Amino acid sequence: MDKLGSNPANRCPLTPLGFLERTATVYGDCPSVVYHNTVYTWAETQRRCLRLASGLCSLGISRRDVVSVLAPNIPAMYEMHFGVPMSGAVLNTINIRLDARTISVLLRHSGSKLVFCDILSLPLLHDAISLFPSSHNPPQIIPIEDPHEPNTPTHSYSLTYEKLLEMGNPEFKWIRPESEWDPMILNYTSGTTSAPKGVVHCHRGIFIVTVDSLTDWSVPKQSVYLWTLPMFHANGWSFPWGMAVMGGTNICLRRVEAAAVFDAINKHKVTHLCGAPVVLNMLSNTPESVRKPLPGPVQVLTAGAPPPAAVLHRTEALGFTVSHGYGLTETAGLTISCAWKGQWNRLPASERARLKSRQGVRTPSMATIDVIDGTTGQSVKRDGQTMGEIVLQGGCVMLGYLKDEKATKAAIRQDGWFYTGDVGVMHPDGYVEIKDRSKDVIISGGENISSVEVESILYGHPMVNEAAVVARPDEFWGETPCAFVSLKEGVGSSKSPTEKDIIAWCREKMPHYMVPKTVVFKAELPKTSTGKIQKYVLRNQAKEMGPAKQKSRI
Ligand SMILES: Nc1ncnc2c1ncn2[C@@H]1O[C@H](COP(=O)(O)OP(=O)(O)OP(=O)(O)O)[C@@H](O)[C@H]1O
Repeated sequence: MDKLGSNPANRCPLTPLGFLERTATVYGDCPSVVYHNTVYTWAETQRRCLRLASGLCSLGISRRDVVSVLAPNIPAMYEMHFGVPMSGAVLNTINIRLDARTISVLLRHSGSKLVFCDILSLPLLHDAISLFPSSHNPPQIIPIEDPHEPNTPTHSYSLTYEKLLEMGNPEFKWIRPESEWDPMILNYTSGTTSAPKGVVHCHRGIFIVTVDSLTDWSVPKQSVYLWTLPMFHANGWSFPWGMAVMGGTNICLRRVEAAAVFDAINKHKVTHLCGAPVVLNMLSNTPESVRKPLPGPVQVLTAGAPPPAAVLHRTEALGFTVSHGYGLTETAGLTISCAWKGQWNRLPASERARLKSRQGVRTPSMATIDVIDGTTGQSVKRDGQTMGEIVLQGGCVMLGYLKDEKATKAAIRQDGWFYTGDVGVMHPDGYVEIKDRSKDVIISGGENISSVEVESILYGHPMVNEAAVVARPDEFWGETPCAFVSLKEGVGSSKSPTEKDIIAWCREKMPHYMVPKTVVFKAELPKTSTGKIQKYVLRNQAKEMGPAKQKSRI
């Protein structure tokens, strides 16, 4: 036994890039990517990705160079997930909703050599590049034209994405990683709590998270997958590679709007889609006149922010089957998921939604997860109440933050854990539930209040569209919960709930120390470019209101 181990036949680096070749063999004549009336087959997608890799090499791109892409969910964006790393380069997807200043910072920080840019984002990219200091060489720009978009801006670039593909060789021998630890992906975090950080993942990590996510969500072969989650957000939680494994069909959508989503589900008989809770909220609040009945079972995977039980309940009431997972850019996709048990289906709908809003247990390939006390480093009690930090260990944890050793050391510590910065509890049945991000916990009179818990009660109010709860300074309690609320469309001013009504709703349903002492109504809550509510903006607004006075005593 002692002499057995790795050998030349089993030592091949794990990489998701090989999925494409296999799928082109099995499903070569089946649809791979659909966008309006453009339909590619898996054989065509493989050739297009090889042409892209070969074209990049002919432009001088080599191993470990960073190649960026600024594009929505269009076919080229899908192809980048294979074609760019097949040239040996590291793929860096950039969020198209960022502002020019942030894009400029990310491009300079990543040292990007080349940027593929959707034709509609070209003016934004030009603004970003104009902010480069003269000492910094700008990356080469290659526009991606879109024949399906009317009124696109004109440009003077002679080399476009399609021309590069024409130049490329469809028989190209793609550049395999020398080691499975070779970098493959550079993703920036959403910037919800601080400036975005550059997360680097290797081929091995992406392989693991892809196979893990397919298994955990039980995705069958030849599923029809609607792209409602941006591929620029943590590579669409690994499903660009996942759909290739299963020979699925990728339905691309440039804009995620309720009518377009319901139309696409019907037209293409969609079976699967992913989205942050904000997308579920949009679907479940769509007026009946716009909604269409589902043509068959549709599986929805939600993650990225805590899904309030009321939103899960409303989405399932439309016929969707919702699964809930948790992950971070740092883990390349989902690492915790609310594994569902058959016997729970017999419970009342509201109880099912409450159980489903828990984040859950580790996905199969994660080594271990825990909730630990920040000072002792010991596991917290499994009582569903004692809060601690969620920590993880597993093969898809990032290599580290690009050019940021200090932040890498703070996140990946000597004790072997990756520290998520999320505060949660461990329930007696071994399921984890997030209570807050550590920066969002409200400390009132020495009690920790989970803003997520208060928000989930607010979402249950029939007239509340969105809710976020933050700390407001308080002369007596130190901090008290301050709720920012937007109301559903069509709620007339006569019917609109008042601050008093909202407070009364909360007082019926939660301990009084958790009840918001201030309620602010807003037409819309501020969001990050990935659709997460920007609590730090609201926290600043609550701070500017000044300390709540004596009346805030309970
Ligand atoms: N199912 C979920 N329930 C609750 N929160 C979730 C869930 N899934 C993800 N999250 C939150 O999203 C975070 C990961 O988000 P992401 O990697 O997009 O960047 P970010 O943390 O929002 O940005 P930044 O680190 O720059 O502030 C997690 O740490 C967690 O707070």
